[in-house]
Amino acid sequence: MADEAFDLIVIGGGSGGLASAIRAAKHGAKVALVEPKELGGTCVNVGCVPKKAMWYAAQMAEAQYIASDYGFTDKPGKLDWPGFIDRRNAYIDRIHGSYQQQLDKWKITRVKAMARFIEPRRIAAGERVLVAPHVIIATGSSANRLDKPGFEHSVTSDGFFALRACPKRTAIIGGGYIAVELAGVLRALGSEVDLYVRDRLMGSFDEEMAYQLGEEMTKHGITINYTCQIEAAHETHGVLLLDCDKGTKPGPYDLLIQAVGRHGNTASLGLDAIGLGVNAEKQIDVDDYQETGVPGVYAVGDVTQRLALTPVAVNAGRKLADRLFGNLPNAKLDYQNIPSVVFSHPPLGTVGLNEQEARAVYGAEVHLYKQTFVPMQLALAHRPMYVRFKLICVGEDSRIVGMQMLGPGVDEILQGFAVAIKMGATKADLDATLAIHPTSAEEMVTMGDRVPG
Ligand SMILES: Cc1cc2nc3c(=O)[nH]c(=O)nc-3n(C[C@H](O)[C@H](O)[C@H](O)COP(=O)(O)OP(=O)(O)OC[C@H]3O[C@@H](n4cnc5c(N)ncnc54)[C@H](O)[C@@H]3O)c2cc1C
Ligand SMILES: NC(=O)c1ccc[n+]([C@@H]2O[C@H](COP(=O)([O-])OP(=O)(O)OC[C@H]3O[C@@H](n4cnc5c(N)ncnc54)[C@H](O)[C@@H]3O)[C@@H](O)[C@H]2O)c1
Repeated sequence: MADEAFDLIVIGGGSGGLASAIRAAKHGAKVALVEPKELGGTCVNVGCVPKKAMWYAAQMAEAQYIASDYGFTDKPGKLDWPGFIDRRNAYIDRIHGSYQQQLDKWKITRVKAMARFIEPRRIAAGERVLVAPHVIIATGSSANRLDKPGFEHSVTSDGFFALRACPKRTAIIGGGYIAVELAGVLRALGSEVDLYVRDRLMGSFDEEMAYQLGEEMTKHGITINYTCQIEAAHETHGVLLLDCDKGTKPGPYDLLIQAVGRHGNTASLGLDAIGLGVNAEKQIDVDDYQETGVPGVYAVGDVTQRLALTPVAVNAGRKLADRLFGNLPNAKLDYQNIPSVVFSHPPLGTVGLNEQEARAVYGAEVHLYKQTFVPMQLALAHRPMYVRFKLICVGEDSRIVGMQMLGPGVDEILQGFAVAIKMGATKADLDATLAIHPTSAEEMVTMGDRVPG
C-alpha cells in the first residue's frame, strides 16, 4: 500500500495525543491520530474519570453518615454498585462520542491500530503506512505488576474499575496516589481495607501532611501496615491468604490490589528502529520542548519522565503543537508550580514546593505558616476530621513557594490559590484579601503568626 502523507502523526489517543492532534489541526495541519482502543486513554477509561465517579459515590456514602449525626432519621443506604457502574460507563461513552466529534470537526484522520516505527518519520499502523515530518509519541503508561507467587490473583487499578460488586475485604499494596485513593473509596463504600505500604504514604508529598493523611485514613477505618511486605498470595475457596515477610499470614481477602507505580508504554513502538532509548521505567526522556533527541520525533504525557498528570499531558501537547504549527517557536510548558490533588479521604493538595524541597533549595530562608481546625460541617456532626493548611514561604517579603492542604473541600479550594502562587503571591497578598465567611478556605487568608523554627 502507498505511503499516506500528513503534516503530523500522533501516536496515542489519550489526553496528550488528543490535545496535540486537535490543536495542530486547529492551526491548519493535516493530522493522523493512531489509537487502537477507545478514545480518551487512561484518564477517561481507567483513570481520573471513573476514579472521580467512584470518589463522588464514596462522598455520597459519607454524607449519609454525617446526615445521621445531624439528626436525619433514615438509615444510610447501600450503593447499587452494578447500577452505578453502568451509569459511570454511560457517562464515559458520552465522552468517547464527544472526542470523535472533535476529530471529525477538525478533519483528523483516525487510524484504529497499534503504531510502530519503521523509520523516524514513517509509521506502520495496521495495514497502513503513514509518513510525516513530525511524529508525537503519546502512548501513556501501564500499571506495574510485582512478580510474586500467586500475584496472578491480584488486580491493578484497571481491575478495580471492572469490579461489579464491592469486595468485603480488600488488601492494597502501595502508598502512592492510586493506593490511597482506592483505599478511601473502598472503605467509604463498605469494604474493610488493609493498606501495605513499603516506605511512607505519598512519598513525594510534604512529610507532615502525608503523616496527617495517614492519621485521618486510620480514623476512617483503614488499617495501614508499614512493616509487612507481602511476598505471596494463595487462593483457596474463593478468598486470598497472603504471606508477609515477617512470617504472618494476613487475610482472608476478597481482593488484592497492586498500586505500585507505572511504566511507559514504549515496548510496542519499535523504538530500536529509530535508535531511541528508554529509561528504567521504560519512559522516553524529553527536554523542556518535548524533544526526544531524534529529529522530528517528540513525546508528551505519561510516556515521558515528566509528572504523570492529565493537565500536564494536555498542555505539553498543546504547547508543542503551537510551536510546530502555530508560529510560536518558543512555546513550551512551564513545569513549575503544577498543582495536584490526591482524591483521598480527605483529599490532599499541593502546589509548588513541599517543606523538605523548599529547605533543600532555600535553607534557612524558609519559614512556615500553619493552620489546623475542625471544619464547621464536621464539628456539627461530632466527626473529628481536621483540615490542615501549610504555607511555605521564603525571603523578607514571605514569597509563597509552596502551599499544602489536607481536608474536606481542599480539592476545590486549591485551584484559585495556585493562580496566586503562579503570579508570585506573598503572605501579605493573602492577608490583604478579605475572607469569605464562614468557610474553610477563609483560614488561608486569616493565618496568624509565623511558626517558629
Ligand atoms: C487510576 C488512575 C487515576 C488517575 N487519576 C488522575 C487524576 O485524578 N488527575 C490527573 O491529573 N491524572 C490522573 N491520572 C493520570 C492520568 O490518567 C494520566 O496522566 C494521563 O492519562 C496521561 O495521558 P497520556 O496521553 O500521556 O496517556 P494515556 O491517556 O494513557 O493515553 C495513551 C494512549 O496511547 C495508546 N497507545 C499505547 N501504545 C500505542 C501504540 N503503539 N500505538 C497507538 N496507540 C497506542 C493507548 O491505547 C492509550 O489510549 C490517573 C491515572 C490512573 C491510572
Ligand atoms: N489524583 C491524581 O492526580 C492521580 C491519581 C492517580 C494517579 N495519578 C498519577 O499516576 C501515577 C501513578 O500512580 P501510582 O499510585 O501507581 O504511583 P505512585 O508513584 O504515586 O506510588 C507508587 C507506590 O508504590 C510503592 N511501591 C513501588 N514499588 C513497590 C514494591 N515493589 N513493593 C511495594 N510497594 C512498592 C511506592 O513506595 C509508592 O508508594 C502517580 O504518580 C500520579 O502521577 C494521579
